[in-house]
Order: sequence, then C-alpha cells, then structure tokens
Amino acid sequence: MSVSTSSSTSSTLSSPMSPRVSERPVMLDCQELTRVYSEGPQDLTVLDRLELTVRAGERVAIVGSSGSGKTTLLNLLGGLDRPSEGRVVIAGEPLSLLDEAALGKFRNRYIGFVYQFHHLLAEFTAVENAALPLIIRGQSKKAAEKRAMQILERVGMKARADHKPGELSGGERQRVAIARALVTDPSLVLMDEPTGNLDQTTAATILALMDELAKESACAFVIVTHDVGLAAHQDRVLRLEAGKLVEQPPAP
Ligand SMILES: Nc1ncnc2c1ncn2[C@@H]1O[C@H](COP(=O)(O)OP(=O)(O)OP(=O)(O)O)[C@@H](O)[C@H]1O
Repeated sequence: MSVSTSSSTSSTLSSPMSPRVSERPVMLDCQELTRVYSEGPQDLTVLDRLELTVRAGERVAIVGSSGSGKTTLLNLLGGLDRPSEGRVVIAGEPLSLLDEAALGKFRNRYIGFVYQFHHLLAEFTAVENAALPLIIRGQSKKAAEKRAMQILERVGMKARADHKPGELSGGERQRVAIARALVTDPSLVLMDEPTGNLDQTTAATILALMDELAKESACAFVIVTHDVGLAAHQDRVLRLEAGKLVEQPPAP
C-alpha cells in the first residue's frame, strides 16, 4: 500500500522511508493533553498533561489497567472528543482548529479506526462496508469496491466479501472493520483491542499485515490492547498511569 500523494504532507511521506524512526516525519503529536470529566459529583482528571509523539511507520502499543483512560485517549486522538486542555496534532494539523464538518473530512482523509464495537452497517455486505470510506470520499462504487476487495483479500476475507455482518463470525466482522480502516491508506490507524475477537492464527495474519503496512507506507499505528503478545510486537509499549504515558521496557 502506498500513501496517497494528494496532499503535501502525504507526498513527503510517500518518498522512500528513512530507516531511522527518529528521522521520519511526526505523524501524531500530543502536548499537555488533559481531559477532565466534570459530569459526576467530583471532577475526574483522566489524562493529565500527557505527551505522545508517534512518527511515520511507527507502531505504538498503549497498555494500562481498566479505567486508566485508554479509551479516553483514543477518542481524543481520533477527534471524537475534545481535550480539556492541550492539543492533538495529526500530520501537522492541530485538530482544535477544525470545526465538526472539517474534522469529519480530516478523519476520512487521514485516520483509520478499529474500535471494539466495529459498527459495521448491517444492511451492507462486507465489501460494501469496507468500501464505504472511499465512497464517502467521492470515489465511484466500482473503484471503491475494487480497492476494498484487495484489502479484504489481505485480511483473508475475500471469500466472504458478499456476506452481510449478521452472516459473519465475530472475528470475520473484526477483519472487515480492519479492512475498512485501512482502505483509505490512512496516515494514522487507531486500534482498540484489534485482535480481541481473533484466534491466534488470524491474529498473526493481522499482525503480519500491520508489519507490511508500517514498512510499505508511512502509516503509524496506535494500538490499545491488553494482549501482551500484541503489545510486545510493536515498536514501543507505553503504559497509561496516573494520566500520563510511561515507557514500558521490553519484557526480559
Ligand atoms: N463520559 C464520562 N464521564 C465521566 N467519567 C467518564 C466518562 N468516560 C469515562 N469516564 C471515566 O474515566 C475513566 C477512564 O475511562 P476509560 O474508558 O478511558 O478507561 P479505559 O482505560 O479505556 O478502561 P477499560 O480498559 O476498562 O476499557 C474511568 O474512571 C471512567 O469511569
């Protein structure tokens, strides 16, 4: 897969990748990111001036105990929620400068999401679901479905492409959701437990696909997971603790 060259940022990124991660362009940058929930009787500071930088082609796992704020962080990174303070910058664009309409376009252009509840459309087949982001972007149904079929093949779902979500297993639906996230050649993919429903063999296929994408394109991954094996497979593992990310050294 290659990153589309329709913007200046992406065209920079589609040139051969520097082998050294530290020399690659910054794809995601969070500074002083703070999220305080004020809905309950007491304010709850879930993220507290958190810092995170992820470069092109880099894969970062985020781990942390239940309630530590992993979902809150992913929602802020994807522009689904706004921070109380601080900022999220993706591919050079501060999300705070975008209104809701511009944010929707930006997400479609730059971000792929794989969330625990994959929200596939029940009335659409696997290939129609996977093609949807491209159709929203203005591509013809034919071109979008052709591209979607290529990705479905890579996640081992070509043979089931004409089935609707209700006729697919949990793991198959997850793979369709992954195909839908990758179909646009995003700059950043945000994943919440991407292998949660998958058996070991299928999970290994998905891991291999992520490896290829990170190498072939400039795609950066942020992956929230409880799966120790999946986390250890990424370039870095960060633990969310007391509202901040701390580097977790590799297991001995
Ligand atoms: N809309 C909200 N209003 C108030 N509190 C919230 C809201 N959303 C989440 N929280 C609280 O913020 C904290 C972090 O929640 P979050 O869902 O981000 O954690 P998590 O690390 O993803 O947990 P898990 O691993 O269990 O999914 C929790 O204490 C949760 O109860």
